[in-house]
This record gives sequence, structure tokens and C-alpha cells, in this order.
Amino acid sequence: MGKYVIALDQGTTSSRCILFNEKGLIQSVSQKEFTQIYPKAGWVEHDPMEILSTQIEVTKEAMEKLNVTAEDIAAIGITNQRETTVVWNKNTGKPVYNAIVWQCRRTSEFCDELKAEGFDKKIREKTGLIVDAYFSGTKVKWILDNVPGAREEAEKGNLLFGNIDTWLIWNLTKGKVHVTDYSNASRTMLFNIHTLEWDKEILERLNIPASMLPEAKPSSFVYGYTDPEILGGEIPISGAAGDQQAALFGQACFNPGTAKNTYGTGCFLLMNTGEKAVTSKNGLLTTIAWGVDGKVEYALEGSIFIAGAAIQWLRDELKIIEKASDSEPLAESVEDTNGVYVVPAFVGLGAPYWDQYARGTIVGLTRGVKKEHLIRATLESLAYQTSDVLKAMEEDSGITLKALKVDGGACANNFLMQFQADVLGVQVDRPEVIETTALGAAYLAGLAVGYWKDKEDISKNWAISRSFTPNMDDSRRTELLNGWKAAVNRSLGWAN
Ligand SMILES: Nc1ncnc2c1ncn2[C@@H]1O[C@H](COP(=O)(O)OP(=O)(O)O)[C@@H](O)[C@H]1O
Ligand SMILES: O=P(O)(O)OC[C@H](O)CO
Repeated sequence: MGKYVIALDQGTTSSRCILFNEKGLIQSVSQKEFTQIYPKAGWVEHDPMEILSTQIEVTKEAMEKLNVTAEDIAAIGITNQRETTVVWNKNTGKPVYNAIVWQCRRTSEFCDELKAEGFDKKIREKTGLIVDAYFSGTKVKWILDNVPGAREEAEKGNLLFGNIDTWLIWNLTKGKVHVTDYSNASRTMLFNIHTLEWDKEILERLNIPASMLPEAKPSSFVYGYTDPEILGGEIPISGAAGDQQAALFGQACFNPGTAKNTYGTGCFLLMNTGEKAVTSKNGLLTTIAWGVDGKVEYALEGSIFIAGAAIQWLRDELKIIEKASDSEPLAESVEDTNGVYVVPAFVGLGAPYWDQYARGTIVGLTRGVKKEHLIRATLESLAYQTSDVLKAMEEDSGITLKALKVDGGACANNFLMQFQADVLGVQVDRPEVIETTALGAAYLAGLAVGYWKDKEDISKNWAISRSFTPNMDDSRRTELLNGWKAAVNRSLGWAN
């Protein structure tokens, strides 16, 4: 058995490869950002070929850094930005259109039609999802309806659909394997999360041929082997999960009631609900956490569309910080936001509001407001959004969290983590390895080939690096949260 497990972490803004050892510690890492394409306001695309090339490049680089070859690798696990949709021709291997990214709003109006018909109730029941342009189903339909010749080719059985996991596995096996795992399938809005089958009625309504769909499999499973020309040998690809579910696994949230929040491009709070698919009354999604050990487990999810991306906006669009980490000292250089709230509803609002037409809003500006206040208000918005979804989750599950496990790029920000603990009134625990998305994918892959024995073996690897304890009085918390609610109200429905 090889000494390391590779995780391919294909995120919204970068492709990353990490090699882990059996203690779950990072041995080598390589990462590359890739192009974000914004063809129109509210539209977001990626080039699937660039996703593939950057992902292979970083994998080779991470292996070279540690001076290892394919024989040293026990398994590969894949984790990915979810919902992002690729449609390609199975004969040429070429995508028929750019990947339509999860954040893209182009199918909002069609989603409104589904809601007007009342079809959203059926979708909610079968898929656990709230009808929204976020999910893959309406994106596939858009490609078939708008790319010349696509529908004809799809009907002839020549086109395949996949999320990024499927696209990577298909390419790494040189077109031999067309699969997805249950957690990714549960994000398409085409998959029945109770029967674990693609849903005929939804496919019919969205006019999507079943022949395009990948086979859905457990998340810890040998799907196939890498073609030797790619990484120099046949390595089992034996784990796959959507990045948020992978992070839940990597945080060892194996028991019902355990939860984590990932601060990446977006922010995603997931709570394990075990073998029970809990339906939310408060705007959360019911989603498959993973299929492992011959059973499927579920999670409740609060999906926040813009989190770290708001910090990128400060950096790339407003140009008021040079790098993301500068936001921390700048936010701390002022005492508060001077009354300013930033609601980063750049692509509408997800949980618990689900408003496709909300847009980014800054309120409370006065002449004394400096860039430091804006930066602080932007960071605070990540914590407020998390507070909104945590409240919804506690109501739905009847569980009050004692501590929230955190991970993802922006959880490195100590100001943000302390403010998060303050505004929640709940302890925030940051683990030693914050790359839990990649770690979860590695664990899933390693379990399938016997590199790790079982979940207990994995749980032993989890350790806290730092805890943040709440330090804000209740009246201040209430005052701040009331201001946030008022700011959110101003942002709702704007694009309408
Ligand atoms: N110190 C920091 N403070 C605030 N935000 C940060 C910090 N470091 C990284 N980020 C944000 O975190 C995100 C990157 O996190 P990552 O988990 O790699 O995201 P993804 O997997 O979505 O690409 C970026 O959006 C970046 O702006
Ligand atoms: O790229 P991330 O880590 O923000 O994750 C994106 C999510 O998977 C979207 O559902």
C-alpha cells in the first residue's frame, strides 16, 4: 500500500492538491487559481478545460514536491465545488459550453415558473432542495435549450452531464467512467434523496434525457483507476464528495447533531442528522452527507453564497486591501463599523432567505466612514449570515450547539472567528488542519482501500488548534443583530 493519500480539491476559485499521511497531516500541497468568467451581470462561468489542466498540474506539482511517484499513492479522493455544471460530447471529450457555476443566476426566471406551477413542492419532497438557480438541473436545461445543436446531440445519446467530480473522474480515467457520488447527486435537483435514483418526473419536467446522467455511487468506493499516462501509474480513485460534505467528514462530524461551518468562497453550515432526512421549516436544505459503510447519512445545510468572495471583492474590485489576510489588522484598527452594515448579496441570498433577486447593499454610511469600517463590516457580514443559518438549524433540529467547528480559508482570520463567537454566543473551535475539505476526501478514499480502518481510526486525528470564547454582552449582541436584520431587509428583492 502507498504511503500517502491524495486529495484533489477543486474549489470555486482554485484547484488544489494535497497529499496526506495516515495521521491526516498535510505532507505536500499545491494550488492554482483559475479564471472566473462573468459574461453578464449575475452570470458566472468557468472553462472546464482550465479546471482540468490546473487540477492535473497541481497534482503533478504536489507529487514532485514530495518526490513521490504513483506507487507511493494508496488512493485518490476527489472533492469539488458543487452544483457547477459541465455538459460534454462523449465522443470528442469536448465541453459543449463553459461550466455554469453554482453562483450563476441565469435560470432564476425558469425557477420562478417552477414555483408558480407549484412544482417546487414536489422538488422539495424528492430532492430536499428549495428551487433556486443555484442547483444543476436548470443549468443543464439552459445548455440544452441555448447551445445550438445541443438538444439534438443529447437526444442521440452523445452528450454527458456531470458536476466537477464527474468531469474529473471521466477525464482521469480517459473516458472510461461516468459516475458521481450520492452527495454530489443530491445537489443536482434531479436526484431523489430517499430512493437514491434520478427522478423521472423531474427529468421530464426539465426535459433532460436520462442518458446524460452519471451513475450514482457511494462516496467511499473504487470508481476506477487513473490512466497511467496522466500521473505515471494506475491509482485507485476511491472517494468523492461535494466539498461541504467532505468538510463535514474531515471534521469527523460523524454523530447526529455535530456540525461545522466552512468559510470559503461561500459559507456552508452543515449538521449531521444521521440516517434521518430532516425537513427544514426554516429555509435549510436537506442533503445527502455521504454514502459510507453501506448506508446513506443526511445533513441539514445552510448555504451562504458569498463569504470569502466578499473579501476577494474588497481586494480585486474595490482594491482597498492587497491580500485577504490584510482584512484582519485593518478591521481591528477601528473599534466598530461606525454604524455600517454590508450585505454581500452579490448573487442573491441563499439560506434562510432564498431571494434570487436580493443584491449587495451597504447601509449606514456617514461622512466619518473610512475604508477600515467597510472592511470590518464586510468581515462581520460573514458572521451575521452564519448566525442567521445557525438559528434556523437549531430550531429545525431542536439541538443547541455547544461549539461550532470551523474550517476553510477565511477561518484563519482571528478577528472574524472572535466576532463569530461573540455574535453567536457559542464557542468556535478551529482544528489543527483547516483543510478539512481535502482531508475528508482523503479519508473517504483511504477508507475504501483499507488505508484507514474505520471512522474511529479517523476521529483520533481530529485536534483543536484554537478555541474562541464568546465575549460580548447580550444587549450589544441583540443591538447588532437587529441592525443586521434591518440591513438585510433593504437588500431583498432589489434586482426585481
Ligand atoms: N485571512 C483571511 N481573512 C478573510 N478571508 C480570507 C482570509 N484568507 C482567505 N480568505 C478568503 O477565503 C477564501 C478562500 O478560501 P478557500 O477555502 O480556499 O475557498 P474555496 O475552496 O471556495 O476556493 C477566499 O474567498 C478568500 O478571500
Ligand atoms: O468553493 P467553495 O468551497 O466555496 O464551495 C462551493 C460550494 O460547494 C457550492 O455549493
